[in-house]
Amino acid sequence: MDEVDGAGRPRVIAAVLAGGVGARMGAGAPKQFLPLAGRTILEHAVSAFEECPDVDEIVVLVVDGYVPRAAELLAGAGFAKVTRVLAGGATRTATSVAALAAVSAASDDDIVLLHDAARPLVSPATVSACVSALAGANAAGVAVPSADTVVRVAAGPAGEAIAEVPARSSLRRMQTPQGFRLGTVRRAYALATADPGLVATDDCGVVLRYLPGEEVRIVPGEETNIKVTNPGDVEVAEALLRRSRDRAAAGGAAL
Ligand SMILES: Nc1ccn([C@@H]2O[C@H](COP(=O)(O)OP(=O)(O)OP(=O)(O)O)[C@@H](O)[C@H]2O)c(=O)n1
Ligand SMILES: C[C@](O)(CO)[C@H](O)COP(=O)(O)O
Repeated sequence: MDEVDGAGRPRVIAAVLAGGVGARMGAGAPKQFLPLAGRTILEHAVSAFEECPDVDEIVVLVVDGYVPRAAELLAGAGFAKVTRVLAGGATRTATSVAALAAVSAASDDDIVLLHDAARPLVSPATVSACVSALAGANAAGVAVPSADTVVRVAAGPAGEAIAEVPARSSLRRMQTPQGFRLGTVRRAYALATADPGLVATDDCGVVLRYLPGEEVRIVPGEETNIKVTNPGDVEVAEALLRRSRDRAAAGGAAL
């Protein structure tokens, strides 16, 4: 196993995926640059990894054309662990591939944590839990149970109809970070990118599909780790942050 500073642990690199244009948000600029309680969404997402003692380095992948703006923003915020700000790809999957290319010098035993910049409320504790899960597995993703019944739909004679109601107790909603031993996620993406039928909405799914023998662990997450996606989500995130700060001020748990 690769060692860092003689500490006997693999190097942990966080890749913050900020390559999306925010079409659903419709803000006129990528949503990761929107303000949220005094700093940008991107800064909030990066700060959880900056504050987590398990993380050694952070790389940030942003929309092509926004690299200088993001680099200036993150430098100004004083994030000491951010080593590179690079262009992402045209899809989230392409940005994950770009993130893996950015960490090509790291060893197969090292760890990469892929995180949505659009999840600004992730906590350092959740990041730590994801890293800890990788002590016993090569892949792990943060997830929460579903409070709603989730159904599979199919085209019916008069529109969409329910085709299946999977047991809710077996369902989880995937969040990020999703963490991997680099050797594992590299192998999975080598197979995935060679597949013309590749369709992926997250990175754990890519590992599960292309390396079916690999155990992908679930790391219990927090409901508050929302993905800022649609108009209105920024206000929800603001309210959650305010509650967290009020609780912290009162000496309670953060989120
Ligand atoms: N080409 C892309 C697309 C998405 N993402 C990132 O993946 C995360 C989840 O994506 P999503 O919420 O869909 O963000 P957008 O793609 O920006 O949103 P939309 O689909 O509404 O355009 C975000 O942090 C987003 O920046 C990325 O790095 N590269
Ligand atoms: C990775 C993810 O956040 C897990 O829930 C989600 O699938 C990203 O989806 P998006 O459409 O790229 O926002």
